[in-house]
Amino acid sequence: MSSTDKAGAGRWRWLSGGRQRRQEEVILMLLCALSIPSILPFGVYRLLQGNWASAAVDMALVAAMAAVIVHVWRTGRYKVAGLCVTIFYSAGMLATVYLRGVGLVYWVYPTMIAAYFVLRPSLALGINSVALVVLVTILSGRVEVVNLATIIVTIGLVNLFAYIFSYRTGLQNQRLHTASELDFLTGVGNRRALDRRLAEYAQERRPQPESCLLLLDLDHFKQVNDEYGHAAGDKVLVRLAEVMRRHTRSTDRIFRYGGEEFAIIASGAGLSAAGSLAEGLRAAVASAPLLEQHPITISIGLAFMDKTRTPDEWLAQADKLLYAAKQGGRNAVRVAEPS
Ligand SMILES: Nc1nc2c(ncn2[C@@H]2O[C@H](COP(=O)(O)OP(=O)(O)OP(=O)(O)O)[C@@H](O)[C@H]2O)c(=O)[nH]1
Repeated sequence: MSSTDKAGAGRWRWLSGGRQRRQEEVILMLLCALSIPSILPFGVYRLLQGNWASAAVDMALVAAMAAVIVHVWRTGRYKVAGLCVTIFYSAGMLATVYLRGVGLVYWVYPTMIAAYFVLRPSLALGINSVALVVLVTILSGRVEVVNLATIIVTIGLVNLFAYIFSYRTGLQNQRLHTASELDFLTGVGNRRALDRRLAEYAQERRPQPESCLLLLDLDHFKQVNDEYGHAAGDKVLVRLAEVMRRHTRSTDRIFRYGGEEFAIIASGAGLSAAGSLAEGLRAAVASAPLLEQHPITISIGLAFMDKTRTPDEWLAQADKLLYAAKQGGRNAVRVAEPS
């Protein structure tokens, strides 16, 4: 289940160690933390019995789980750790059945379900399928055929149900995430989506194509609302979003910043290319019939998304230039000076 949503992080604050953690981190640490008291008593029991091989498997699993908790706690990295935990679990479970026989096959079920908590469903299913093949190889000849068939069918069903549940939950999370970042009126990204995208761009360490931020504002929009009504104003906003979609490239991202203000991230465009884009957009809006018998224009402020500055500074600069475009008479574009 691979949602990256941080919602609900507040609920886990007591587990966070002072930082905001993703749900995946918390689930992985909880899974490992719960495994330790579940496995440790058996390890101790087998040690006391002098059953060294089984005890070694149990103790190795406990040590691995403790190491994963420390690693995730300190680094916040959970993807490779989740894969390792699943492989440790599967290997430990197979070794236990190999050493102690079919009586320990009950461990297979929780182990396989756990995989769906920490990995994406297809990966969990893949690893569990390999584990099932190994398990059948271990057990064939050691249990009756009908018992082996029962084990295969029940493990298959458990995996099928867990896969469907995990896949469906992932899909729902994705839909919710998408819906939470859309502006319901115009269908473009909302302010939350803009903030996330800007933060991602600012934090990305790998080289990225140079990009610009455009802030657009409808001119004298209050007048449109006052004269033609709010519904007509809404229609203008929807049509403006359509014009923006038509006059931007597929790599550009459009957002509604608030009210009658929009933002565009022009990806792979320097100041000059983004300036041409802004000018083309301004002209397209001025000539488009956004509202019958009433000319509609926009003003645009354009800032370069310079990595030495923060998203707030990009927004502030674009906003300042937008204000300058308004002050200069509207229906205009103001581009930042190249630094
Ligand atoms: N129809 C409609 N109007 C909105 C929406 N959000 C904000 N507005 C209106 O947008 C108008 C913004 O007015 P102002 O901030 O005075 O700006 P303006 O009239 O466009 O003037 P300038 O920006 O200076 O050119 C207000 O009348 C708001 O009610 C919306 O979702 N739908």
